[in-house]
Amino acid sequence: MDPSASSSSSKKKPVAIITIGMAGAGKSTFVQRINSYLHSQDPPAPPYILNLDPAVTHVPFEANIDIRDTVNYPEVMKQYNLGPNGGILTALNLFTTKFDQVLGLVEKRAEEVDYVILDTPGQIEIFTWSASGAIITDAVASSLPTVVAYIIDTPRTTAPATFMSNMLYACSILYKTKLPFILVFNKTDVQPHEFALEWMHDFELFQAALASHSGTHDSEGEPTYMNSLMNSMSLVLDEFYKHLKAVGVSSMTGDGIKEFFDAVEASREEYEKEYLPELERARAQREKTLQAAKEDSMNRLMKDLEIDRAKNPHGALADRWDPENEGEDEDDGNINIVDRSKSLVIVMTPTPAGQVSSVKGCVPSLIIVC
Ligand SMILES: Nc1nc2c(ncn2[C@@H]2O[C@H](COP(=O)(O)OP(=O)(O)OP(=O)(O)O)[C@@H](O)[C@H]2O)c(=O)[nH]1
Repeated sequence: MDPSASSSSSKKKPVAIITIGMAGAGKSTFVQRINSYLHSQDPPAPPYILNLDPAVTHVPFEANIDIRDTVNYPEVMKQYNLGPNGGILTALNLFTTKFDQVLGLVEKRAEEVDYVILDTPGQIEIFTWSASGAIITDAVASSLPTVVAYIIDTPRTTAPATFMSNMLYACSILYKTKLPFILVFNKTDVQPHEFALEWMHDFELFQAALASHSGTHDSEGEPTYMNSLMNSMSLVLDEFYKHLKAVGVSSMTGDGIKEFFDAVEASREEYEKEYLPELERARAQREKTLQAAKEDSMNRLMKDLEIDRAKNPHGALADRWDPENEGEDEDDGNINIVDRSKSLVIVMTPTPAGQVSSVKGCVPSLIIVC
């Protein structure tokens, strides 16, 4: 399907594409490729792009929102005494505390764009166990139809063990986010991806590849522990593969990008049919629980007040709301994230080491006028 087709009078919501993948899999190159594909449509459909990698030195596309404008990554490493990986994770955690502002900006542009694309750091653990990954995916998915594009370095996945390890990561992200999921076998100009599709559709083929791979049998010809483990895992993953769409692309040549967008459109339907009703059910349940908790604490408060007033009628007279004092205590030390193309960007850096436990420990340290 032509991606620009969605720019009709009854404008559909844009689809958010969250690219996730191991370091070097080609996420940024892929984002640039889909960006240029969308620009080349008739009429051009430029996407809204977010760069969430604080450590990247060069991005091949022009990001509308760039985490590097907000969080000073080298400073975070220094202040928290962290290495590169911990620094990226902490920088993203800091940024996540302002993600409501990011979403506000994205929502403002929702009428004008068909796609919102997120490029993420190669630290895949962000999406398997860190809080910020879950906050980002949940926040985006509660506002827009969302799909995860899991980018795989195909030439580096030809060994059955590496393939399996990559699939396990993908599996844990799928079950954590529960979002429509596309496996994007990248770099097909170097290594076609058909072998991977065969392994996914027929686990016996995968087991045969595993058996013929060196190092899978011990000196007595018995399968090694790893071999047996992977054999069993391939049966488990068989179920997981049924929930996936897989496409082969070359971010270098542009091959397969149209098929990728076909998969994105199919994922939009999946989001609307499966994810959205589940999200609304969870929201309604949360609302109900919250309301019940509020009523319960209000009842208890009223009871306590009645007892207090009965015991201390003089104190009760002084217990009155004074409109004159309203708003005096408000602490509005806001740090704003803004669209790069619009005006002002404020950079957050932590206050001296040891004093920071949340974003309140951050102070605006640099103002850039774009
Ligand atoms: N041949 C070929 N090379 C590619 C392709 N896509 C990306 N590359 C190369 O793979 C390398 C890594 O690409 P990046 O886009 O930086 O990968 P990344 O996943 O964003 O990396 P991190 O930011 O470290 O997570 C670069 O040298 C790219 O030129 C492709 O489709 N074909």
